[in-house]
Amino acid sequence: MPKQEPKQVLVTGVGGQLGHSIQVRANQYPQFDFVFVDHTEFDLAYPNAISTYLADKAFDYILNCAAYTAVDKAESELSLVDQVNHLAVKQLAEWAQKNTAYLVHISTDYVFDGCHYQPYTESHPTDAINAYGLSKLNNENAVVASLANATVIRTSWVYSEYGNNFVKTMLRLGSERDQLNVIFDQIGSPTYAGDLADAMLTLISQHHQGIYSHEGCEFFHYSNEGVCSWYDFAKAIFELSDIVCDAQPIETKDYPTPAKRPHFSLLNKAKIRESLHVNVPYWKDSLALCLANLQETTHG
Ligand SMILES: NC(=O)C1=CN([C@@H]2O[C@H](COP(=O)(O)OP(=O)(O)OC[C@H]3O[C@@H](n4cnc5c(N)ncnc54)[C@H](OP(=O)(O)O)[C@@H]3O)[C@@H](O)[C@H]2O)C=CC1
Ligand SMILES: Cc1cn([C@H]2C[C@H](O)[C@@H](COP(=O)(O)OP(=O)(O)O[C@H]3O[C@@H](C)C(=O)[C@@H](O)[C@H]3O)O2)c(=O)[nH]c1=O
Ligand SMILES: [Mg+2]
Repeated sequence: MPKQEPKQVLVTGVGGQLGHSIQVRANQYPQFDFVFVDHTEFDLAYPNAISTYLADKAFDYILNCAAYTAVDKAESELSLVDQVNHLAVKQLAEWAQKNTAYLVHISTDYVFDGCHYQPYTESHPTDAINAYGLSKLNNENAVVASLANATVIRTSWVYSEYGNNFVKTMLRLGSERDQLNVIFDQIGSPTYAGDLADAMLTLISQHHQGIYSHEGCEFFHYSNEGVCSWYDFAKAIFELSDIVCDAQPIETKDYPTPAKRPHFSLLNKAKIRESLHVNVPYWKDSLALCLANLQETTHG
């Protein structure tokens, strides 16, 4: 049998947590030729820049990891958020549909209102809780409407060794302060970006092999396994890093922010586990791994 040419994969947002986590794993996938683009090479704020960039390209897969993720700032930058998180994704999905490329797009727990009491399944009715969540909900709908062959993976509380995230904020604040107030009445599951990157790469590998296929757009939920509040998460970060900082549990009403956050954002991962047999590690195991990697880069 003739050797197949590697499939071309565009990965946006390589400067961010997820994009970078995919980049560090890319050499494990020789069946793919990856093109990684950051904000400067591929600016989702400019529709013309997107179409100019894509005009002469022949990607087989697009992993869209770029997004406007500043949740509080989003409340006052509505048109930029809509452009980057919604209209640009619509454009990518329409390009994918026209060029028979497969799109993998990432959405969020913030498309739900957080008032449910059982882990959200993919078919649960959406009701975005804030401006960022609404822009992600609009992009989900745009991906579906484009009729592109696509997967939307909703995830939550993403952290990694790279970029900005709750873990790195806690490591910094925990070393500066003796005491820190952290919300305990918002519960969900953290997601190590490395685990999500593995799941996405597994998905496109299985698609490439013909093991996984479907019509139109399919939704999945992916986060780490188990459940915690932000307070529990902070406590675990301090314990696993030997940081002496007294975390105090506080209620949402005592931590006012421009954007509303959900009280409950647990995602049910049964569908992705059963469809793709992906690994869904327990949140504390992945946290320990990420903290060890961070230690190694700081001291190694
Ligand atoms: N972080 C989280 O907790 C969660 C994230 N998600 C989703 O997961 C995906 C990955 O998130 P994550 O890696 O954490 O996000 P990051 O904020 O770490 O990375 C986002 C990337 O998008 C880039 N970006 C922002 N604006 C533009 C733009 N106008 N044009 C091109 N690139 C741009 C950023 O570049 P620069 O830094 O230069 O601005 C950054 O590299 C996103 O879709 C996000 O919405 C879902 C749930 C939770
Ligand atoms: C820094 C800090 C935060 N908090 C609270 C505020 C908030 O409710 C929670 C987490 O803070 P963050 O700023 O990380 O929250 P936020 O940026 O809203 O995190 C979200 O980002 C987007 C992109 C998503 O898609 C979501 O899944 C989620 O991860 O912790 C404290 O209680 N004490 C503190 O000292
Ligand atoms: Mg944030």
